[in-house]
Amino acid sequence: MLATRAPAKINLTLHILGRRADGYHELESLVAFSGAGDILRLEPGDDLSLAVDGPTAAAAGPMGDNLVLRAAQRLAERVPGLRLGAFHLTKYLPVAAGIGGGSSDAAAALRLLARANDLSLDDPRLLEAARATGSDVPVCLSPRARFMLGRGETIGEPLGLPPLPAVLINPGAPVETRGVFARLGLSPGERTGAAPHPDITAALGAEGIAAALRRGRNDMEDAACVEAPVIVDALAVLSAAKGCRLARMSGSGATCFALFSTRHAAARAAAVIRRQHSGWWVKTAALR
Ligand SMILES: C[C@](O)(CO)[C@H](O)COP(=O)(O)OP(=O)(O)OC[C@H]1O[C@@H](n2ccc(N)nc2=O)[C@H](O)[C@@H]1O
Ligand SMILES: Nc1ncnc2c1ncn2[C@@H]1O[C@H](COP(=O)(O)OP(=O)(O)OP(=O)(O)O)[C@@H](O)[C@H]1O
Repeated sequence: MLATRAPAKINLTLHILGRRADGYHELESLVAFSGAGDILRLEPGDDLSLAVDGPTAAAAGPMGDNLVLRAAQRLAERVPGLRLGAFHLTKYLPVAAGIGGGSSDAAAALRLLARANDLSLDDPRLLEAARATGSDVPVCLSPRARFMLGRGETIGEPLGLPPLPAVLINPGAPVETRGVFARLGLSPGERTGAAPHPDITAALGAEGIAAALRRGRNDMEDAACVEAPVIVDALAVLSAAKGCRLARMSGSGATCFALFSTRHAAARAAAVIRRQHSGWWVKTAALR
């Protein structure tokens, strides 16, 4: 039995540069990952199957539409004789939450299939299968902080950032990615003229990175707040937390994150928020 984690993807920044002729939006996004997330296991074999359990399994939708199966099929189309097998997904991450749970599960499936078939993680067919599965899947293939460009198909080198102490909160409203993009109101071919992305390097250190990130944005935040007004509350709660260095939404929402100087400050803030909002999903993380 092979196993891997599928961590949450956090868009530390999400700049929308425009809308391409093919309808997809062109992004510049610095992405980082939590430690914890879903767990995916694979018993290698001839036939492809999937079982899903865990606290958020029901929300993940019909099994046949699961991105784990889609990713496996996209790789099988590209690798003749690919050995498949029985996947078992234990789902912990909130669904339709802006943290790429399904995309991270799909990327995890590709990593496990690579191991089962002695394929290198650098095999270009893995990246092609990831691109064909969804926009967020390529960046999740090797989950380390890096830039994501284009519609998500172009991935930068890992930045080797120091772990960033954070709190993630999801206020419980599922948000459909497509609807938030549509609400931006960009026409195919239109550019936004967005301000350039701040330089981010490991040499800045955790405090310097938080300061530089404050000069960046999530360009989907306003549109997502119209779709799910509770995001405004989530951002206010994080901004008011003692020691918060930056509070921002991830992806198309509704999950928001805050950065802190220390793990201790993050843990303290998470405990306070949990007490005040018992229905919210609240996690500490060291984003990297
Ligand atoms: C918002 C982000 O989470 C930021 O990381 C991603 O761009 C979304 O990635 P994703 O959920 O994997 O997106 P996909 O499943 O490929 O696409 C869902 C829908 O979002 C829109 N979409 C997605 C990505 C992108 N760069 N431009 C878009 O306009 C398209 O309408 C598409 O039909
Ligand atoms: N393994 C999976 N886990 C969660 N959702 C899945 C999975 N496979 C397919 N889906 C479908 O994908 C949709 C989006 O779920 P997901 O949790 O990946 O969204 P998200 O966090 O907003 O993603 P992103 O940040 O990439 O836009 C769900 O509504 C669900 O029907």
